[in-house]
Amino acid sequence: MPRPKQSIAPKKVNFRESFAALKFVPRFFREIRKVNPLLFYTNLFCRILNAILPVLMLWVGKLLIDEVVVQIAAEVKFMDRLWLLVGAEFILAVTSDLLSRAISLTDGLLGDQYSIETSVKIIRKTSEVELGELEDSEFYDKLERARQQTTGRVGLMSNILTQGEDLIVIGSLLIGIVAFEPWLILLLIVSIIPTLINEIKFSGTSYSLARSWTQERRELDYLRYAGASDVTAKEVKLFGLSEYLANRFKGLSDKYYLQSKSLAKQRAGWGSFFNVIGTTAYYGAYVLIIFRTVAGIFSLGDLTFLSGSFNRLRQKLQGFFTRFTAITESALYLQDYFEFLDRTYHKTNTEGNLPLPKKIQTGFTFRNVGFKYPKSEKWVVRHINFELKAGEKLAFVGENGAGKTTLIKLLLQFYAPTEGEILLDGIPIKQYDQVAYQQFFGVIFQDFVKFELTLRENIAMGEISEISNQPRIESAAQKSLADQVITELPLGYEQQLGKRFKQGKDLSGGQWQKIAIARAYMKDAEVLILDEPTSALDARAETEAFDRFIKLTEGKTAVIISHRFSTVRIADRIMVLKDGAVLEIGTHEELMQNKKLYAELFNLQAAGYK
Ligand SMILES: Nc1ncnc2c1ncn2[C@@H]1O[C@H](COP(=O)(O)OP(=O)(O)OP(=O)(O)O)[C@@H](O)[C@H]1O
Repeated sequence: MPRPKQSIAPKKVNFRESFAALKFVPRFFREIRKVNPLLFYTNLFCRILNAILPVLMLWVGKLLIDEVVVQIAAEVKFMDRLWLLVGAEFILAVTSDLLSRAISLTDGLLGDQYSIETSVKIIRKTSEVELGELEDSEFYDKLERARQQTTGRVGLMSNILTQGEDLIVIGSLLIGIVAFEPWLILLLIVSIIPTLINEIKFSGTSYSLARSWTQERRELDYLRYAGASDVTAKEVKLFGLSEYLANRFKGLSDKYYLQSKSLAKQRAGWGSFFNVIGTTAYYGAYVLIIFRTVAGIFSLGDLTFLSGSFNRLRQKLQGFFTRFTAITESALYLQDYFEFLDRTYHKTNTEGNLPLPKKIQTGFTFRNVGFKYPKSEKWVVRHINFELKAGEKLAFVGENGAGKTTLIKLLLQFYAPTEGEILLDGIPIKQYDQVAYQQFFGVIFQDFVKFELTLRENIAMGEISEISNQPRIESAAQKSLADQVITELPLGYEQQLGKRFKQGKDLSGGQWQKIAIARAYMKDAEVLILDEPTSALDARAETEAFDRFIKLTEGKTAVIISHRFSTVRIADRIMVLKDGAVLEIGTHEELMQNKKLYAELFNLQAAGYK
């Protein structure tokens, strides 16, 4: 059953909140300027020039008409001034066109560069986030909103700059109007107030709707992916899931559509109503200007200048207020983005600054360790006591969900134990520098990543600074048996892997696994952890991989998680976990004599092979 939605009705963001978000705008511009100062200042310069053109064009237009009227009445015609004015208007028109193009070009280029910059920042920031937060859905919502900055902010930049440009246009047109007929300003205010009311009324509503739908949008993205991707295609076809997924997508999208439709309708309805009032005021002004012209107070040129200026001014003011709403809404997203960047993500370990020992002396000790995942009341593991001795190969076994991977996450300081502590050479691990501590480990997780990059990159990920060290990459590949995979690939180490890209070659599960294991060998780590690293290997490859692993990592400390007892038995000791507790620990022989779960499961598997 789909989970209940709490966030479908939009939470209203009020006008004050919208305004508060504007405080991020200066920082936003500082960042844009930093991205490319030359483009930024060119853009500003063009906009300032472009802003004074409208009033100049209207003024030249007025002079032109007055001159035409003079020349119509004159007996002897002097056309020089007329042609001069036509020429001036032509130059202004061409300049305006060129400036507009330069503005949109620099807008686009700056926007592209800024979105690259923000994407890079988000990727970097995400790496600072603790695993616990990454696994939390609220965090994902925040990340999703921050990610929207990368594409949506180009519009915000140009909107704000256009706003500044329009302010200059408005100022210059106002001066022109006031000089002729101050009364027109009153009518102008009347024509513009309706737009202002409309914008205040709807400010923040689209953002509120979008924000309250973050979770659902993530679900929609997921359903789109599940219904139309190469990864899911096999099962979707086989189980005939397409219709089900499409309907689920449609059901949820329709709800969103209905809400945005109702908002858009309200906005359009009120907008039209207020617009009629505004247009009426404009025609009032027009009538006033016509009366004055007929009475001989204004010339024909004045009439065109004033009516043109008034209309322009009204449009510019309307645009100014409408854009203001768009800006405040976008600024709210900006707030999400900067808050994401500024937040210092909760660290499991903040006090640690001890340097790591060069070589492990005694090993790791789990002392009465218990753990509950954040926001969960359930003890996943509890009262865990054991030692992982220096140089020892320790295997974890236990049924699904027994807590094996969780113990690894605790050992790696991805999470801090809820109770008890973990020690390295007698010192609590949280006292060590966390980054250096995590560098101590070479880990291949059960759900290791299949990077859709080249094979070289996939192996070098274990120690990315050594990506050009061919002998080291080859040696890692040889140790993990990945070299057999490479010989079959036409482009060898430069082969693009995966199906996503052109010339990409997909590998079998076992082949991917061999490459992932090569990553562990690539890193000359003190402690190696292999969490079911060979589950996709065939029996022969698995035995070979483990025999090699034991030989090649002699003297190194290692933890191996596996469900295959034939593999597990080569470890120095085996720890059996059941329901989050240590049931037994010892060598294969000791546990067989114990005749408890290990012996039972071992015999069960052995019987299966007979
Ligand atoms: N991020 C998480 N948040 C909440 N609970 C989790 C999380 N990860 C795992 N669990 C729960 O913790 C328990 C132990 O999971 P863990 O992955 O440690 O088991 P495991 O022994 O490695 O299992 P398997 O053999 O299936 O890999 C499970 O009940 C699981 O549902």
